[in-house]
Amino acid sequence: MNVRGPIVSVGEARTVSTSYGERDLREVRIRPDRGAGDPVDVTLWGKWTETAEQAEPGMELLVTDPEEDEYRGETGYATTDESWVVLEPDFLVDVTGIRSWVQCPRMYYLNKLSGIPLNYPVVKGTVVHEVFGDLLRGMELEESVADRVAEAGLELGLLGYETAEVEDEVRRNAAAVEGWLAQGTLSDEDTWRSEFTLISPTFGLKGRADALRRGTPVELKTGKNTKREPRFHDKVQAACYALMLDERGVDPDIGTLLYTKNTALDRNEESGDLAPAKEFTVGRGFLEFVVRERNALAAMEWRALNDRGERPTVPTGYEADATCSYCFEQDTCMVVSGRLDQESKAGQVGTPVPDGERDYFDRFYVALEEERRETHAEYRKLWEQTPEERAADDRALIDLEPVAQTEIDDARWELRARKPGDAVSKLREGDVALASDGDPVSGHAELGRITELGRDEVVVETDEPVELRRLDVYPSEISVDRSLTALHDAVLKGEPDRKDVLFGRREPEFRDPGDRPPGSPGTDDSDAAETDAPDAYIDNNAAQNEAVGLAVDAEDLALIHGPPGTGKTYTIARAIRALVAEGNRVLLSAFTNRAVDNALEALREQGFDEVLRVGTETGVRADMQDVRLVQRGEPNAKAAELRDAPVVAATTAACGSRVMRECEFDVALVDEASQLTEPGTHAAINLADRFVLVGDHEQLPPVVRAENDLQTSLFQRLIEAYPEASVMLDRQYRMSQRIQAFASAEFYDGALRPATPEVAGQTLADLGVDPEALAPGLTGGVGFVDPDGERDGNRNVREAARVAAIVDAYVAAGVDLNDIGVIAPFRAQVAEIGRRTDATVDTVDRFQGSSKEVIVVSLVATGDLDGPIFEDHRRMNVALTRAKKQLTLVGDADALGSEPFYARMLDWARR
Ligand SMILES: Nc1ncnc2c1ncn2[C@@H]1O[C@H](COP(=O)(O)OP(=O)(O)OP(=O)(O)O)[C@@H](O)[C@H]1O
Repeated sequence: MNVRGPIVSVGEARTVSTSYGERDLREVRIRPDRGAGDPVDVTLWGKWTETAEQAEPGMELLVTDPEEDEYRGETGYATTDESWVVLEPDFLVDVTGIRSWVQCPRMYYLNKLSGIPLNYPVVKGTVVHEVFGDLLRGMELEESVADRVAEAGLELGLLGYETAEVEDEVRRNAAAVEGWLAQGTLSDEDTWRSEFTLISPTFGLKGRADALRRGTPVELKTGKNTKREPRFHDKVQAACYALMLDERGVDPDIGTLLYTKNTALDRNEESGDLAPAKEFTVGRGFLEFVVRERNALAAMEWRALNDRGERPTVPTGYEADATCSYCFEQDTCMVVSGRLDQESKAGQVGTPVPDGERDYFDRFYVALEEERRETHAEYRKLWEQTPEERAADDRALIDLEPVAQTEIDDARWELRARKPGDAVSKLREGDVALASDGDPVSGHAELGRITELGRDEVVVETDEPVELRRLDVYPSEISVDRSLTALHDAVLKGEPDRKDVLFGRREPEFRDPGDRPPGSPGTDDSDAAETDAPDAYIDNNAAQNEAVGLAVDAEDLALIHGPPGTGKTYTIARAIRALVAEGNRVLLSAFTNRAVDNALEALREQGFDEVLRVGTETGVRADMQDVRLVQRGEPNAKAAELRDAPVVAATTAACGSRVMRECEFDVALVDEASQLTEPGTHAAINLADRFVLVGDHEQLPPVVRAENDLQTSLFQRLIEAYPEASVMLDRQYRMSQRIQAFASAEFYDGALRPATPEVAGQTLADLGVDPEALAPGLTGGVGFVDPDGERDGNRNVREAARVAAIVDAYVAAGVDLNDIGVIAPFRAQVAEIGRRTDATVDTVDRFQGSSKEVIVVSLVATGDLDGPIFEDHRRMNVALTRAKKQLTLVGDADALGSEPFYARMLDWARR
């Protein structure tokens, strides 16, 4: 039994005499049942009073196995010897976070801000860990070392290391592992698991244990330790895994730390205990200590958001008794403290950034931490929802039937399972997901990448085999982590000149077009007739030409506003060529892989091929694999490939990686910038001297879970602040006149026009279709059909059937099935329609950036307008601007008539 609820009040600390002697206690009043129950007192005894000290009204408290007592007619609870006391159990702390917190709470904070840098110990550590996993899986040492070092080729090259020296060092480290594995104590009965993903709902912990041996945690450390005991913070880490295993019913009594450098030490020079493996007893007292530390961390994070006063609470270092002068992070600590004017035990150096920047930093720090909490709420659904609820919520594929487990190269596994035919979810090919035997929290689960997701089968690649019965969306915090780092880099490390513009202290500046290098468009004046500079970068579209000019002349930034189909991609490609021609090294980035690859395709079409694509094999489109940077290889060659490429292309998420953070560019050109948060945009533009953002703030905004400043893109903020630094592309190459009219009037002040008469006048007849063969409402460019359906939850079955019938009618009339797209606001409706047609059916968000000859939109709503597509008119803008020749809306006229915007839309569709 547990008692749990938000804290109402925290009593004073008291000491009482008991039959065990003097004991401390502290009473905490909570409202059980998540705040719904009547308040009860929970007495925390002994050392748990330290957790009570951290507690504040509003925080959530969980006490397991309490004793129930009756006092003056009121039921109360008290901790027992078996109890665990957990503050804010919903806040999932990463095990590595607790490890650094125990060293020094401020180090935990600094690690959050600065991310994992590219340095040799980090890269070597990763390689040794990989080799460790290989050895556990039975691979031969030499083969594994050669393979894993080659895999790290790019990173090693950037750090200036040669293969042979690294192999040598890794081999010596791995020898420790091998020797230990070969010890007589290990028999065939020793059950081994490498890389074990653990999540703990009770303790609010998550992490990946390096290995489990007979159910006990083993952690690998690539450093040395010549003492007999493992290092304290290493023990803390192993103890965290022990706690999580304990929750699963395993009771690990020992933990093992493997210090691989010990075997590489020179025995003549080093004294002490050189044995690499150090075991320790995982006692109850130590585990309780770890839980209390986790509680202190969670309490600090709670205060940062809920009780922050003028500025969010961050650790100062005074919380612990660590000595700053021994700390590797002392310098960073002082710089961060100095720049942000934070109190810190290490002291401060440097001048604080201006108030406006500090406020900005605080605001986004809090916004990102709020986003982290929303991500934790996603994790929680893994155990709070039943499998059926999760499937209904599109977050899992359940009832999978394992078909095959095949060991593929480099000791990875390919898991294949049959899936129920009509199962849908948010999962997509290329996603990292949680593959499990049916229970992702207490059963066997592995993180893996989805390599195939067909109608009937799903294929996942993992490090270890699992009976694939369920596949869950795995909510990753990586985007929050990388955004924090990008924010830190932008504010603390950013050039003052750049920040003057970002923070409104100076207008962006542009070079005079006349000062462009000789031979460039726009430099050819009358008395320099000998130069034969062309008149324009793009000679058939004035706005596009102006946009390219703005991009090449920008001394700080340029903003290209591109409504649907206006040739953003075409313009980007032209701008990149012009920038490279002037000798610039360019970073091409975008929110999605698709947009990055589209821009590369446009560059190719314009005859430019000197590009390097950074991304994972599954993320990059097949036709761009030939320019993809493969990380494996000879270090120098790999590093040169990245350093020398005139154009490097990567998603903004990839720009936050430790490899990309090492790169420098003259110009960053970022597409889909209106879908990026401010920190998400910084991740790309931090890497360059100047930047060009391309987007449309009248289409989809950034996708975030929390409702805060992250919802407005940097693109939007800058275009509102500096309209003169922007150009709007006003000729569209996609829609007929009739289709574009509504969007143009509603979203672009009527400024959007068809680029050519052909674009304006296109009709279904151009596809060889006889409009007479189609019912009225399905022709004429734009049409509306009311099927008299009934919304039921997020679907409308009757409407779905009608949409499928409409698709059939277009096909019967001669439209190619591939030329038809169906858009619905909810995935449930997408599934409902998908069951009835082979046409592409998807949500608005998935359709942004693409187009079809014919689009049918299923609006689902009846009675009133409710749902994401209606809340934000920008979503509707996207839905209405995907069609080239025919757009057919299917919905309930009464519901649409109930809101002025939709009433206007209805009038237009029926005209
Ligand atoms: N100046 C131009 N001259 C001729 N064709 C052009 C020009 N600009 C764009 N196009 C063509 O118009 C079409 C749409 O252009 P593009 O794909 O660049 O649009 P986009 O704005 O990126 O679209 P989306 O709204 O989907 O992002 C393409 O086929 C492209 O080749």
